Amino acid sequence: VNMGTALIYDEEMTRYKLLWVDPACKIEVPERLVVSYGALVENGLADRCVSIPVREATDADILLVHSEEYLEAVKKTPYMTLEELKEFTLQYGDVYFHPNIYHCAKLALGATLQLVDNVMTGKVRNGLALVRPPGHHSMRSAASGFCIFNNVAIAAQYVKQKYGVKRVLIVDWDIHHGQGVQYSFEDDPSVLYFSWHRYEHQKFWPNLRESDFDVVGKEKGAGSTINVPWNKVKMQNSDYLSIFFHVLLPVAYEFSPDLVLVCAGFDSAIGDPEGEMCATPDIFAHLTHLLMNLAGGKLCAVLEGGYNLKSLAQSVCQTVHSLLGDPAPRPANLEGPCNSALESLQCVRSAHRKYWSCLKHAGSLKYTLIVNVLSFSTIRENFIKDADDKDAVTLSSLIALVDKMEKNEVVLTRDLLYSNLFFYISVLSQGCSDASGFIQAVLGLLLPLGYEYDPSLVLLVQTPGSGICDSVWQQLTGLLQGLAQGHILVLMQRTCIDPTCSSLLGDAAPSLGQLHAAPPEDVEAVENLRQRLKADWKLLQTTDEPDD
Ligand SMILES: NCCCNCCCCCS
Ligand SMILES: [Zn+2]
Repeated sequence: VNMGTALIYDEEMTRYKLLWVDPACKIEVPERLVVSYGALVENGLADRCVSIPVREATDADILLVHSEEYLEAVKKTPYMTLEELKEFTLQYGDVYFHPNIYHCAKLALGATLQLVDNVMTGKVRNGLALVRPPGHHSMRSAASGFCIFNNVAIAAQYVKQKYGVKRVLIVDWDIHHGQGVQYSFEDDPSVLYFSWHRYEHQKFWPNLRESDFDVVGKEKGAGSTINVPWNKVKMQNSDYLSIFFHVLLPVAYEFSPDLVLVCAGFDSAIGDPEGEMCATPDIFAHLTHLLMNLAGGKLCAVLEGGYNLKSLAQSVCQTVHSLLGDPAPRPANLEGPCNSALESLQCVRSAHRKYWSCLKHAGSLKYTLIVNVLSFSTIRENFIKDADDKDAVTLSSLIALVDKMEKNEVVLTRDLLYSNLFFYISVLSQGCSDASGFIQAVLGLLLPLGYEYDPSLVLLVQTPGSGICDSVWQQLTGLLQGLAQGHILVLMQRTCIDPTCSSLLGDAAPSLGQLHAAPPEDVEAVENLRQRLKADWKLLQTTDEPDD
């Protein structure tokens, strides 16, 4: 059942701004919230959300991450003169203070905690906190990068303490490295921090060595920090999706979080002066959708950066559309990751190979993933001779088609593809009852293929006796709704009706629990098929060696 999407916003958070000249800070303006909230209202999205009031964070909330000295110092800022504020600001980097910023920082944190409370108590399924000042750069005893209190880091500690949450996933899709979050959890295996960020071999702010791919966490936390450096600008949708398919999602499903927190910065979108990337706002509909079947759908997105007012507003709307369960727009002209992205992808995967079984490859072939791709014209010619309306592909003809297609195995190659085709997937598995192997096949093979095909319809067929359990089937049905604007047709046996219908109605799939290593033969099956197919399908690539 879908308990709805929370939207947490208060215009008080627009009431602070830069009071002096500082080129590094002039982009962080109140209008960021005004245009974001305004766009949600204009697009009728605000009305579809559950409006939850903000609250002021308490000292106890703040002290979950920050030191008493730091809090005491910040408490003095409302009473400072302009000169004293300037002086106080000098000790930190790329941040500014204002008489009202402490109040707004408490509201931003309070808004975040209201969101996690309402999600954790089941009042809503997911939500967005539209806040400023942002949080992911602030550290235990220092403000940084426009951030005063680390909203998301505090939220993670808060839910562990208040709700006994065992595992929290933090996805930081902001274009800057949230070093404040990383420092809070580097030795904590219960919080998995994922961040991609413009890096340019440490030449981009905050210019930290510890933002690189080989910094993976310390002691017990080894493996629970995932850093993906972008060493070039102009990264596109394909680059972002590749990292999700081949790094974040496999690890996230293996980790199986109880809650997903998103450092939702939109400076990673096209037009942003900081990121200088080329990913379009609609990609955030997909990034959100791809995370929504984790943690039983419990997802809290908290605004971080985003400095191009136009793309910020659009990206915020795309995110809320997905949170509300609206189908994501078809991802236009995906062309596969660029070499720089592939290099980062390869580096991150090898740095984490020893911590996450999903990133290993080994073993021998066990089950066959038969992927049949036929264009409507092929269908008409071969299977639907008698259809009176030549263009009608009726359900009965599809069922007839499916029966016939079960027999032939077609390894897809590019020349098979026409426009307006649909994507027929049948997973024939001799005894592949293993959720882990199957999910890794879905994430590392099926989704990249599907996104690159960009079909107009997905036909999902449950092969009799495929041994796929309900919750895995629901994950598959849920994830595939990111394709074809959610136009999915499922042909199945009676047994699977309920779980399938709940997924088609937009309910989040139940968590699969922590995934152990997939049987080597399953892994090899996917790996072999991926090797065979990746010459034709760029989104399947994970390294820049053509035949790695
Ligand atoms: N060109 C201005 C330099 C700004 N550097 C700090 C950026 C903080 C972003 C927070 S999401
Ligand atoms: Zn940022």
